[in-house]
Amino acid sequence: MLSQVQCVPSSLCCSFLSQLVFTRLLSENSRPQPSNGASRDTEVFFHGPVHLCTAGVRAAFVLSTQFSQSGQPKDYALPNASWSQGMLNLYNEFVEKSKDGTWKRIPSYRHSSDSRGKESYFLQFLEGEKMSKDTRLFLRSLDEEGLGFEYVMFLNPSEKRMVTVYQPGPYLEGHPGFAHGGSTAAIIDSTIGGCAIFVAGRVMTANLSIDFKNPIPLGSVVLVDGKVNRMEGRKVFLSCQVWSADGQTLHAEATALFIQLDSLSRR
Ligand SMILES: CCCCCCCCCC(=O)SCCNC(=O)CCNC(=O)[C@H](O)C(C)(C)COP(=O)(O)OP(=O)(O)OC[C@H]1O[C@@H](n2cnc3c(N)ncnc32)[C@H](O)[C@@H]1OP(=O)(O)O
Repeated sequence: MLSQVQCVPSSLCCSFLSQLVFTRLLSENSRPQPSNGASRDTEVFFHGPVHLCTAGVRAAFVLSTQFSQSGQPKDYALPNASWSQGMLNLYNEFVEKSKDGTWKRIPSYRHSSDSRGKESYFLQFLEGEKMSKDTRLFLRSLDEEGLGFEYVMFLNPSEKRMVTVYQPGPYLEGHPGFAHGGSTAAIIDSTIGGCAIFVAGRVMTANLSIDFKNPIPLGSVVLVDGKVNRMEGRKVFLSCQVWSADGQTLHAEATALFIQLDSLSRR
């Protein structure tokens, strides 16, 4: 938070701070709440005093949240003000588990090209590809924290398993107060996709089959737990379960087939 403030020109600081206040207000309201809570969040965002902020302030805010103080692309798989206590608890649990190397936190950027030149499991996927600076990764496409996909992935290489700690925000609404099934499919696809990339390099989803068991409340925290079950030639078979943070509710179960590619350039 401090580094964000320091990146903003001082003349914009007052308005920027008010933006921060309301972003924080929004995120406070995004904490786990009754099923109709999400529409209240949306209303606060659109009709509250944030509306008064100028485009310049918004641009400064956006810039300040996309780059770290060093000018390097921002790693979004780190705590921000929108993360609920439940999200922080699970994040800290996996950070603790990562200390002996069993698990590894996967950095996450807004653009594919941001991963270049960094330690990344996905460099092998990116190597040699032409990438545009104009694109944005789907799950990192919103500017404000907490509105869409808030998540951090942890890889367990020996188990060929990826776990995503995930908090869906109010812009992912399907039925009132609950995450849209397509957003759940996206986080599942990305979780097992990351796992498949780690095991098999360049892959694409050929098939994804999901049983939606219980709706996911917006602002709640879930664990997306995926793993590679087996490989047959170019075919990578995976499964995934989405659990509530307390492990009491199974939200979704999925199986998937990813196909190993020789090259993406032929597409
Ligand atoms: C940390 C963040 C990580 C981010 C990860 C992001 C993950 C995002 C992943 C995606 O969302 S990818 C986007 C969605 N997927 C696509 O757009 C893929 C579109 N489909 C294709 O491009 C091609 O169909 C595909 C690459 C999947 C396969 O084409 P190929 O020509 O390479 O394979 P081919 O058709 O020869 O099939 C190879 C084998 O797979 C089998 N196969 C292919 N598609 C299948 C299918 N749908 N169901 C069952 N089997 C299938 C096929 O029968 C065959 O089996 P055998 O080897 O036993 O003969």
